Amino acid sequence: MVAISLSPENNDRTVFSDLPVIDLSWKRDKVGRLMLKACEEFGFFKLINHGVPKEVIDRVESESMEFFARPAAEKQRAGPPNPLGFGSKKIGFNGDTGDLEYLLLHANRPAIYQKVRNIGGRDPNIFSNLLGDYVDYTKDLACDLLEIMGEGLGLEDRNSFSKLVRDGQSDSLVRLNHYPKSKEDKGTRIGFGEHSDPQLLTVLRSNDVEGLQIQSPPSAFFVNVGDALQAMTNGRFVSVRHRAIVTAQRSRLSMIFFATPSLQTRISPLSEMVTIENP
Ligand SMILES: O=C(O)CCC(=O)C(=O)O
Ligand SMILES: [Fe+2]
Repeated sequence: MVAISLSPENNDRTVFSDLPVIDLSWKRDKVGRLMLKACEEFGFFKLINHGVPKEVIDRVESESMEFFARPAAEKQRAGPPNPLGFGSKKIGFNGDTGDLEYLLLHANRPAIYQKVRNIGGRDPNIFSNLLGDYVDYTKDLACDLLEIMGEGLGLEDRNSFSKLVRDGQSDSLVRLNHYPKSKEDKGTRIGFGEHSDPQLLTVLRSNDVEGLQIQSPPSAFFVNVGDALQAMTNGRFVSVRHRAIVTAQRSRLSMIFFATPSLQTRISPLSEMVTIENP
């Protein structure tokens, strides 16, 4: 693991050096081997040749920017974030704050439409359908990755993780984070404070403005292990703390799919992950 400290004094933009890159066009066994290693050693990797069409990503990005550019009163019609909806500054119930605004929605078309239709303005179907497409692609991608991981771990049912996400009751989420550009140079600010993600797997893509404290080409996705996957693999995969900072003179946008089991799922180590060496 090459993570460096996330203390507030440490404002380096790169928290990881040598973050593994996984190229989905490689042969499956190579992908599986290297992904497993990345999840065990880093809990994070960059994903290229992921198959999510560039047009889909670009269109969601531009519609999302258009959404965040609207007056606050319009955006608030998708909220309040209880916890789903439009929110600003307040990240969670425990008082965490950040220099961002966000839209957090259940990752399925009816739930997206239900919140987005209230915003008004241009045809809400456009934004809603685009977000729906993005969710379909990133959900499929997350499930493929979870299946490759299941295979790599030698699970009897390689779908042990992905079936929790494909379940109709899955609590998967889509989150758009918008970090507005600084009006003046206020130096580095915390956009999204240090945390680990509670879900199974996170698939994040951001525009070309740096901020997540890991560097990557803008066409790549960041994928990270969440707390639930750490628990189900009995600690073999690591869920790593991360944060986003705001330094740029341009707005930053990240678009995230959180692959999540249903709220009824009991999260505990898979029996195959409990061994004499790793009790
Ligand atoms: O917006 C980002 O780059 C990071 C946000 C994040 O870590 C999260 O929403 O869980
Ligand atoms: Fe996160």
